[in-house]
Amino acid sequence: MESEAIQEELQNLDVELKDVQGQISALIDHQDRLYERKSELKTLLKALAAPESPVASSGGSTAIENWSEAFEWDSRADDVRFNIFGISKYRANQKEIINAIMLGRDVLVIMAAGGGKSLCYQLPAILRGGTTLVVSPLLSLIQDQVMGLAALGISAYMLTSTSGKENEKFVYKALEKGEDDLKILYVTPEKVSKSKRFMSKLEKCHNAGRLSLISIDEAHCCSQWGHDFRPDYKNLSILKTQFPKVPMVALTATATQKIQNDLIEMLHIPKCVKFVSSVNRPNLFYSVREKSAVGKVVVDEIAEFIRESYSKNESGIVYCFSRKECEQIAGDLRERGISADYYHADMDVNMREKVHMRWSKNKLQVIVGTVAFGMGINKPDVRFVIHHSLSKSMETYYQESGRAGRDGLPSECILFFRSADVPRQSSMVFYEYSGLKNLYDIVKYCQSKSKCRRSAFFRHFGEPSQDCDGMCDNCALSSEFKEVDVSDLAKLVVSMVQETQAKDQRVTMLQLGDKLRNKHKDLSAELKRDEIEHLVVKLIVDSVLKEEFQHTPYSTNAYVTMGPLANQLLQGRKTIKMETSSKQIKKSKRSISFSGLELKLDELRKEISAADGNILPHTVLSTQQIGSISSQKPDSLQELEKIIGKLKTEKYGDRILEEVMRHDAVSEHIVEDPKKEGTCESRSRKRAKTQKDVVLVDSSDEYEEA
Ligand SMILES: Nc1ncnc2c1ncn2[C@@H]1O[C@H](COP(=O)(O)OP(=O)(O)OP(=O)(O)O)[C@@H](O)[C@H]1O
Ligand SMILES: [Mg+2]
Repeated sequence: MESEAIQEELQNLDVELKDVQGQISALIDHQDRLYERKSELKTLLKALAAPESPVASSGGSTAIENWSEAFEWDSRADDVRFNIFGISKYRANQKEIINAIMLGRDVLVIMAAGGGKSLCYQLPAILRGGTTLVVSPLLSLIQDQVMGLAALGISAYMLTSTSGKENEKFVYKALEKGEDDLKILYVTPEKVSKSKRFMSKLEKCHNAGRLSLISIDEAHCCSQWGHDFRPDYKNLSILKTQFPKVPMVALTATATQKIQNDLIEMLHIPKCVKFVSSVNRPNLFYSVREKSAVGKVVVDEIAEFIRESYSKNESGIVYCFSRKECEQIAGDLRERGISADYYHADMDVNMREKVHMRWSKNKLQVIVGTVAFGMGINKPDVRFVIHHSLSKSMETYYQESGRAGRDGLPSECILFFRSADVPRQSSMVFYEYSGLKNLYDIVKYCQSKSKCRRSAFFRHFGEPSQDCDGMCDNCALSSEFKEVDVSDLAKLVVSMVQETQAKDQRVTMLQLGDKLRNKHKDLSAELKRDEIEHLVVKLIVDSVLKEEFQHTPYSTNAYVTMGPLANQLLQGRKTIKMETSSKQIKKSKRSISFSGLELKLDELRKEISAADGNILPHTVLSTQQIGSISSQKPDSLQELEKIIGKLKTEKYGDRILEEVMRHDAVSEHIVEDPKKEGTCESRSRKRAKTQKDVVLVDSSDEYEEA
């Protein structure tokens, strides 16, 4: 054998071996996913087989405990809930979780964003006496919570890197001596893992029998499989080791089974009672819109949507892919008359905080952010979350879009999708564990024109499906799509990739589209570039093609190569079908709007917040409370107290009643217009009955033929 031939064969073998290695990695990934799914399905089966206790399960014991029965603290709990927190009734699982904590059990709470996890540990903190320690990952979250609790007259403090000496002295003394009132203490995980001084004071507090509860908020930060992994969270196991008898509650909105198991292990709470609430957010309307290749058109569409649907300064978020894009889009929106500013990790911390604060106080309508604008968002009345670019997974999309409507009122989540955004994301995530698989899952979500958007979340989190009730674009337009067999065109695409590879060349998605249109001129008249890219992406997520990546000094390029199922397609053993939709939602109807009195009360809460400086408007009155006051129009402090509880009535009752009376006096002079919109609450009640009202469309002229 000639040495040249040997060299060549060696080279070929190297390529083949690399390919086999790639396939092995893909198979291992696949095996991992199957194991994970298997475990999710087993849990699902268990949950279905035990309908009498579908929400709570005990990690250790099998005894069925009834967390809803009557307990001696019930009336005290009701009093604190209503008269201090101003909350008229518990939401799903809250009462049971509180009871389990009160009984001294360790508890794991999985509850969707905005489900009301804070109340689950804040209320027992007040009832149990002593001090509750809360570990929370972000300064801004801690500040929000402490500010909110202080406004309710609850003695809450924090120990963070920014705490002043005086504050620190007070807290340490309170922990050690127990003379001063310290109900709830917030710390960052670093305090627990790095400050020996803090841990020794905490120990003294514990030894004196005053450490009553430990709460780990955003507990998914413990897990490497979670999206916000924080190394210091891993060291929190020390808390259970040091204080085994103090009940621990871990709370998160992230639901996968793998993460749940991880948390239980890392926090050392094997016998915890687990409360898993549904991931469903029935008040959120999900939709995907085709994103134009022309940037200006996309911003025009976003600005038009905000102007038409949220003209009264209702809060929103626009998520972008890059820092540069954030700044650009925020500027573009401002040019179009929208009050918007940007937020990303490259900004100075003070600047970032300033933007966040202006937005929290409703002085800024829209934050245009990267994913850096994330976990610290505590604002309950975010009415819309728009994704200008694709998220990197279903899980991150669920988290990001879930920042809308935390107050339970109707809100909208719109994702602008364009196939050309896929390689941008894939070249960022391909090195992450299951990064590409996760990305392709959300791409499938975007490409589907028939499947319920909500059901994609249920599938992802291993939960039985629930009725969407027309609360996503696909359910609202279910009859408007068809499936087209595009196997022949797909074969042309794959052959082209094959030819390129045979010549030892690489091709990007963009180049592939151009090449195809150049070679098959007959096609280019019919097929737009977007459509070819759409097909290429579909072939990638279906494993007919695959993406490969190459680093350059400045970027990572994504190339399209033959995938595991390419030959099946070329040999006619696989067909490719694309979904097309003949109609598109053109514009949306705003889902809630404030009536006259609601607007006045909204102004009042902003005024009180501005005068105080330390209270956010939604802490003064929530949007729901504004709705209730407007529909019930209380005419005395006693009546008002029945709606918002004692504390808020004492603090703001006179001013609220003044607004109600003034509004009543004015409206007596106005002849009622029967077409005038009802109050926010009456409208949301109506929506609750016929959820389809919120569906962005109520007459066919709001659709446009594609
Ligand atoms: N039972 C209830 N009735 C009405 N509003 C409630 C109730 N419980 C909590 N809320 C309100 O819901 C909003 C969200 O609550 P909270 O901040 O506790 O959510 P969360 O579950 O911690 O969400 P996240 O995962 O985003 O942190 C808050 O404004 C809170 O006051
Ligand atoms: Mg929370």
